[in-house]
Parts: sequence; structure tokens; C-alpha cells
Amino acid sequence: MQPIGLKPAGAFSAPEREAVYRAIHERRDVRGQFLPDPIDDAVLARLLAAAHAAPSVGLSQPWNFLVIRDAGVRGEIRTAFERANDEAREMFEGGRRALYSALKLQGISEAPLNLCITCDRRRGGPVVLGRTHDTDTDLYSTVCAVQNLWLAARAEGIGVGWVSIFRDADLRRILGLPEHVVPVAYLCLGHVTELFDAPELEARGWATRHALAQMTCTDRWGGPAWEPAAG
Ligand SMILES: Cc1cc2c(cc1C)N(C[C@H](O)[C@H](O)[C@H](O)COP(=O)(O)O)c1[nH]c(=O)[nH]c(=O)c1N2
Repeated sequence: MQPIGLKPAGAFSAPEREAVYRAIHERRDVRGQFLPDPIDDAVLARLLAAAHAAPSVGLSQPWNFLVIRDAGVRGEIRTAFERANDEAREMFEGGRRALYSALKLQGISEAPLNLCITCDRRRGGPVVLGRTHDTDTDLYSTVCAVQNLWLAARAEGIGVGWVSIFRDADLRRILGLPEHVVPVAYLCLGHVTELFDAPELEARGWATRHALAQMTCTDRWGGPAWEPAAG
């Protein structure tokens, strides 16, 4: 066996920790505040490298990154969004429908760059370590890549908006995806100078964030609430 390299794994310094948590807590889904300035290739390379550093089941790295700049392709994607969004609107009733209609849910044309992160369901062959009993773990791995990119983008001053209001067949046709490749995340990217200080859907009265205490319990589903230590 080859010797395995190890390096020290102590806690980060306080400013480093602060920066990591800042990226996590200040990351926002961006729909409408994109500046038209192009994203530098070096910045894009860092974002893709961050995505590509994500954990993946059996180290299968099932993702691919489709960098979409072409205005024609983005126009088709925008049309596909409008079609699905018309259907989505009808799924809500009354006041919710009116509120939904007022929400801006994508920045496909405004953002200077679109990126589709896909999952190749054949990557790693028919039997992948860790995927033997949960075949969706390749999709989960791909979502880890999305989140890495989203956090790195916050640190770079790049806004990212995830758009999922599409018919799967439309995305596949427009992007020419083979059947074994799943479009996991369609993202709009661009420089931003301002971000909402809370989720925009909360600011616009669509939904509220749950308290962490409501989401945590001990030992079993519905068990006693887990209380964070003071300080
Ligand atoms: C899988 C998935 C899919 C979507 C989203 C997110 C995720 C994780 N979000 C963004 C979502 O609305 C947003 O993350 C939450 O409202 C929380 O806000 P912040 O991300 O904290 O700003 C999103 N937003 C939007 O405007 N249109 C969309 O189609 C989607 N789709």
C-alpha cells in the first residue's frame, strides 16, 4: 500500500472560522440583482474547482458542469421556464396564487452566466462503493457540489440563483442531455453588490424560517428537543 499523506486538522483561526460561517449565513438565492459584468474566467475556475472538491459517493464524482453563455440557448431556457411557471402558478389557490405571480423566480437572461450542474447516473460503473443500497446517493453528491459552488460564490461576491421550474424534458432537449444524465441544478450567476439579509421568500411573505430548536431532537424521531449549549 502507498503511504497515506496526512496533515494537521486543528480548528481554523477565529477569523478563518468567521469567514466560513459568514459565507454560510450570508449566502442567498439571487434572482434579480445581477450586474451585467462578465464573470472573470479565473473566478469561474475557482468556483468550479470548489464544486469539484465536493464529497461524492465512492469518490464517483458524478457531476458535469455545463457553462452556458449563448444568448440563444438562454432564450430557449427562459421560454421553458415561462411555460413551467405558467403551470406552477395554477397549482396555488387564491391569495397564494397572486403572491406567487408577483415573485421573481429566475434571472436567466439578466445573469451573465448560466450553469447547469448535471449528474451522470452511470459514473463509476454499475456498482459504486456506498451506492449499493441507496442509488440516489449520486444525486446527493451532485447537490454537495452545488452547495460548495454556492458558498464559494458568496466569498467571491458572485450571486447564484437556482432555478428548478422547468419540465425535465424541456431542459434535456435544449441542453442535449443524454438519458443517463440528470440536470440537477440550473444556476444563474453574476456579480452582485447587494443581497437580501434574509431569504427573499421570507422578506416577501411567502414562507418563514423555522427555528433550529424546532428541527432538532434527540435519539429518535420526535424525541426530546436537543438544546444547544449556552454561549
Ligand atoms: C433545490 C432547490 C430549488 C430551488 C431553490 C433552492 C433549492 C435548494 N430556489 C431557492 C430557494 O427559494 C431559496 O434557497 C430559499 O428560499 C432560501 O433562501 P436563501 O437561499 O437562503 O436566500 C429557487 N428559487 C427560485 O427563485 N426559483 C426556483 O426555481 C428555485 N428552486
